[in-house]
Amino acid sequence: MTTSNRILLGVNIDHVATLRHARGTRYPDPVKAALDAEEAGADGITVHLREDRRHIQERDVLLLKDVLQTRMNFEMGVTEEMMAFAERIRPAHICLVPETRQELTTEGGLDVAGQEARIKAAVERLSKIGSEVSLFIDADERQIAASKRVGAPAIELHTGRYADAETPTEVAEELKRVADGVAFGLAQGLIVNAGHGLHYHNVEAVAAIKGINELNIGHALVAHALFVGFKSAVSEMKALILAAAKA
Ligand SMILES: CC(=O)[C@@H](O)[C@H](O)COP(=O)(O)O
Ligand SMILES: NCC(=O)COP(=O)(O)O
Repeated sequence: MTTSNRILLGVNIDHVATLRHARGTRYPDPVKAALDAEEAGADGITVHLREDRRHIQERDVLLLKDVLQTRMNFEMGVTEEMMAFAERIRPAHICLVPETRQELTTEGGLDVAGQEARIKAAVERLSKIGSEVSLFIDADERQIAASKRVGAPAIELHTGRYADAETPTEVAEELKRVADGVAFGLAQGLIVNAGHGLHYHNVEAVAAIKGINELNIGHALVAHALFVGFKSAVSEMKALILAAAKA
């Protein structure tokens, strides 16, 4: 996710695996989705190997490591099990995320400021394998400044609050929070990515924020793919974000 002069689309394929997991079948295969996404213009593939293995499995990550033409963004909790697995697969990018067993999805950002020593040690260890480490955090100056202090080159701002905002006022407030976070992160010299809960009707305003390097999008793509196919879902999203970023 090294800074580019155009906005990048990272396609998260977790929820292809959610559908597979619902029936314990071999299909749909997230690896096939990743290859289709790449053909349709994805700049990278994001997978979150959760501790409870509710969607992506080790097998998916190992196969992806061999077949991806772009690059893998491996999302993981800060646990010894995941650190050891990451050291084995050496993904191009690693995003450290908070994880709790019972959550429906990743509900907030990683509390970097509250556990600087632990996150710094993880960033140092994972940087040694050549991965670019990013921290999935709320758009909050305290967390962004802490991310810089622990030595992460990149952050991903959690856009869930923006996506969940209901009134126009709330939407505007949350969008401003994200835009301010992007500006603050860039001023700190960080690569700034964003994602979570973005879909075809809310993505443009985020893509239009100057300086965002990459948007990671998954759930909405998989949902739209049911109706138009995975390649079309990805290419439609890519066209939307490129147009919004240029405007
Ligand atoms: C960290 C993040 O935002 C994504 O990994 C997302 O969380 C994937 O979906 P689930 O949270 O539903 O596993
Ligand atoms: N890090 C966010 C991500 O990968 C995608 O989140 P979502 O679009 O599935 O909500």
